[in-house]
Amino acid sequence: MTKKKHLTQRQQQRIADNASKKLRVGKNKGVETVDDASFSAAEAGLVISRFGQHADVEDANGAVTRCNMRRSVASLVTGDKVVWRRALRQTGGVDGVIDAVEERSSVLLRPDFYDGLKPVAANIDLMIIVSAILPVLSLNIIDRYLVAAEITGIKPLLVINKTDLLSAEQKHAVEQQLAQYEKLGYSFVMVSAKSGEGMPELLNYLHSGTSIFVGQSGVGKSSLMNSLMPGLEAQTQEVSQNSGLGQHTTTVSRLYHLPEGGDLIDSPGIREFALWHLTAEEVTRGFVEFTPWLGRCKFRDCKHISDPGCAIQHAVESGEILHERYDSYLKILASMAQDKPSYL
Ligand SMILES: Nc1nc2c(ncn2[C@@H]2O[C@H](COP(=O)(O)OP(=O)(O)OP(=O)(O)O)[C@@H](O)[C@H]2O)c(=O)[nH]1
Ligand SMILES: [Zn+2]
Repeated sequence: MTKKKHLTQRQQQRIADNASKKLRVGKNKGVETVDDASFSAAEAGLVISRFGQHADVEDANGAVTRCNMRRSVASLVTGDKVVWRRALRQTGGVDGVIDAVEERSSVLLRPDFYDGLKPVAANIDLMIIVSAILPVLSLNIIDRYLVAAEITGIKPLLVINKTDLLSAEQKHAVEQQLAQYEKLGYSFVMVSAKSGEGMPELLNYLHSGTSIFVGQSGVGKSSLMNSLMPGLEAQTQEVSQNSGLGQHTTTVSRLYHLPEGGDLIDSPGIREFALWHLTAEEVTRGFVEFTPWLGRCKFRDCKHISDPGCAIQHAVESGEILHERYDSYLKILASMAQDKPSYL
């Protein structure tokens, strides 16, 4: 198994400090009794997967231990960096306890019917936005994910899958459309999970950091991941068998190490992740090319829709902002106004 990243000493100290702080709070409130004698010294770990009240934590050597969580750990997801301890005696298949979670560099949230917004994965460096061209390439959906990437601070990469289904002319037309995104600073890769075309180029983006595949159902996310990690399906099955949690495991997020380096989070629920929880102001910020014009509208509360003296609309008219992107912006705002997930 590939070696995982280590926390720096300073990071470890910080989380250990937070952990003891949190434990003290817990004690004072009488929330839980901390039985330190039952556990080894605190160490840094990486959450590979979370199942209900349990999580699988990987240590610095790549070994995975199933842990309970202190009640003071309010939120824990795949990709979280934690401070944990090994149990000195095994109890019911659980071999450790998670004391504290390090501050996240990024987090992906999804709307949950019962819980409102729910984090699903943390510390992601690259959001791989997968689209397929047939029947049509939806630039509007790409724009929605790009807004999400901008707002979460995760670098996006546009991946167009199923190039094997395209004629040379069709491919060229798509490349021209995507060249517009390149001008905005977004890279793209054309691939085929089926023929293998473009896969080495895609792999180059995955070598460092943690990546996640997002995109609508059927665009080929699973096919791409399986082609990058031939053992993925087998590993997924292994998890279901070991955990004994039945059907739940199939919807659980999980972190994998790529053979060539870099980590991949597979999160089946992530395609539902949408923009409906964003404010109009955040959507505006999510369109990077609007930035130079913001603050230049006649009215301070300009919605950039049909307001007079709007600098954004002016930039669209003069060709400095693409019509297509502005239309996408309007569409996203309109779908949000209906108070429903924008992917519906
Ligand atoms: N022709 C062609 N078909 C592909 C390619 N990649 C995936 N497919 C097919 O597209 C369909 C959907 O692929 P999946 O990998 O299941 O798509 P997904 O994005 O994971 O879908 P969900 O699991 O529903 O989110 C399957 O029938 C695949 O065989 C490709 O590069 N070329
Ligand atoms: Zn405006």
